[in-house]
Amino acid sequence: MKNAYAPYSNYSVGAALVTEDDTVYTGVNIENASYGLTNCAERTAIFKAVSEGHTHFKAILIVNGTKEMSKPCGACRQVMSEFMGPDDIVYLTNKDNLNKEYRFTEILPLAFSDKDME
Ligand SMILES: O=c1ccn([C@H]2C[C@H](O)[C@@H](CO)O2)c(=O)[nH]1
Ligand SMILES: [Zn+2]
Repeated sequence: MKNAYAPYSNYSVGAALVTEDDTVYTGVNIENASYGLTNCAERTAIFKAVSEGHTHFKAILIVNGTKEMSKPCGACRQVMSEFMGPDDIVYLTNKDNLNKEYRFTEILPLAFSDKDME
């Protein structure tokens, strides 16, 4: 989270995921003067992992520097659904390490997937 590049929102986010073979990848949010090009911390971690050959994650943790629990945006939930199963774990935390634990399907019920196109 200390490496977040968030000069526009001043809202720093960090993410850490664990792959099936217990490799950890971290990510931070990376903002842009053209706001829509911002990449969230979760997607940074996911894209780092996928680009190194990992496409199944058993858990992801998201942390931010406020007292409010982190909540991944809709775009990140959809990207997570590509690489996480319904029972994989999502830890949502805050600056005080409040740790709320969810199954993936709880944070994205009715996810659209490749199965919908068969
Ligand atoms: O779960 C979240 C929510 C927001 N952000 C980032 C995007 C942007 O840089 C800033 C404000 O939306 O926080 C994340 O990285 N992850
Ligand atoms: Zn997001």
